[in-house]
Formats: sequence, C-alpha cells, structure tokens
Amino acid sequence: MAAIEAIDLTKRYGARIAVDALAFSAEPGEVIGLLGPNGAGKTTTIRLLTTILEPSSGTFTVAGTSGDRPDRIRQRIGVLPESAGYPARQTGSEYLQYAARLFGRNRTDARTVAERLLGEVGLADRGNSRISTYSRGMRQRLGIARALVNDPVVVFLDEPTLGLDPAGQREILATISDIAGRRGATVVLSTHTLTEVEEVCGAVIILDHGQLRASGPIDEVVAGTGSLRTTFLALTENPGGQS
Ligand SMILES: Nc1ncnc2c1ncn2[C@@H]1O[C@H](COP(=O)(O)OP(=O)(O)OP(=O)(O)O)[C@@H](O)[C@H]1O
Repeated sequence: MAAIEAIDLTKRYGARIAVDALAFSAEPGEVIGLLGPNGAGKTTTIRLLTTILEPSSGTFTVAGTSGDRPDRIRQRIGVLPESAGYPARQTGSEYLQYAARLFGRNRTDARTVAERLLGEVGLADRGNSRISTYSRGMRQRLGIARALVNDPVVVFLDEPTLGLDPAGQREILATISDIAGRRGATVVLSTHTLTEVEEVCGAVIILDHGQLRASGPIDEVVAGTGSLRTTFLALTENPGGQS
C-alpha cells in the first residue's frame, strides 16, 4: 500500500488555485523531495496532506488512512511546519516530554522517549539547556525530534534546512536519511535546494503554479536531461518571466 496517495487533490482560494488536481503516490520508507519555485503550492500540499487544510476537491490517503479521517491521520504522521515556534523558557527535553504526554505517554515513558529522540537528532548533550540558547540548526533538529514523538509512519518536513549554514544542513540531511533508513518512515522533504534532494531523496515531485510537472524516482524524472537542475528549470520555466 502506498504511504501517500493523492487523487485530483485541489485547493482554491477564491479564484486562485493553489493546488490543481494533484495526483501522485509515495512508497513506504521513501524520502521524497517536494520541489517547486516560490508559490508553486508546496506548503499548501503539505497542509492538505497533514489535514491542516481541507481540500476544495479531490481525495487522498496518508499512512493507509483516508483524508476524511483527519484525527487518525494525525496520530500516524509527524510534521515540521515551515516556521515552527518554540517555547524559549523550556529545555529541549521538557519540550519533547510535553509533546510525548500529548500523545498519551505517562511521565516515565515521556522522559524515555525524549531522551531517545534527543540522541537520535544529535542533541543528547543539550537536552537540559533552554531552547532560547539553541542555534537555528539545533532548533530545527528539535523540531524534527518533535515530529517523531509518536513514531510516525509518514513525516513531513517543510524547508527544514532553510537559513542553516552548510554544517547545519549536513546534520539535518543525515538525520533525514536516518529517519527513513532506521525507522522505515516515509519522509516528504520540501526544499529549494536541489543538491539536497539529489543527496537524500529517492523520488521527487515537481510543482509549478499548483500543477504537477513531474513525479517519480529521481533517475526516471531526470532521464531526459541527466541533471535534476536542468529538468527542474525546464519544467518550471515561465516564458513570461514571472514567478
Ligand atoms: N491563505 C491563503 N490565501 C490565499 N492564497 C494563498 C493562501 N495560502 C497560499 N496561497 C497562495 O497559494 C499559492 C501556493 O502557495 P504555497 O505557500 O503553497 O507555495 P510554496 O510552494 O510553499 O511557496 P514558497 O516556496 O514560497 O514557500 C500561492 O500563490 C499563494 O499566494
């Protein structure tokens, strides 16, 4: 069974179509890059699939669950939103324990889960520091840990490396590969950085103006040009020069 399946998924804002009859599927354990220029519909797609937004039309399943059961989907997914906020006064460990409690863990279990996740994202030695002392990269890794607190089947990461230095980017990419490899979870990675996609993704979805331009294994998508960058530019180029 596909980890994600979208069938004619559409979101309109008045006359504007943010996502237009999107149809694709993603396999279990796959890291899938969600690509597109600014305004292409990446965040809207993630918000639809994570049940934050309701589609205007079309259907989808995530983690084997129909989109009309948002409560169940939320139990089975993890999300790092585009701009996640953190309680500055809490420590990383407290923040994760609180999240684990929200998913029904008792106090002892929540502490164990928090410790394990801090280790998984490379924050074991900073778990007892306040989040206000964390670098941007550390906050993003904490956000990824938060997204893993319920052992999700599908994880959505919206631009997790935005604004990070090369070392910070590298750490996030290693964490992402680990999530898919060790946990067997499907990861949807929205990003503008094509080299990241080449490094960690097995498949891609390319959007432009809300429409699907390509989807599938990277080697198949780039088969015509041999380069993700060339394919991306060819599929998303706007003859009018407007984004
Ligand atoms: N709440 C909203 N009301 C009206 N239009 C919206 C709303 N949210 C998004 N849009 C529009 O939908 C389109 C897709 O936006 P979306 O944020 O999904 O793109 P994106 O690919 O994530 O862009 P970026 O790379 O800039 O983050 C854009 O034209 C945007 O202006």
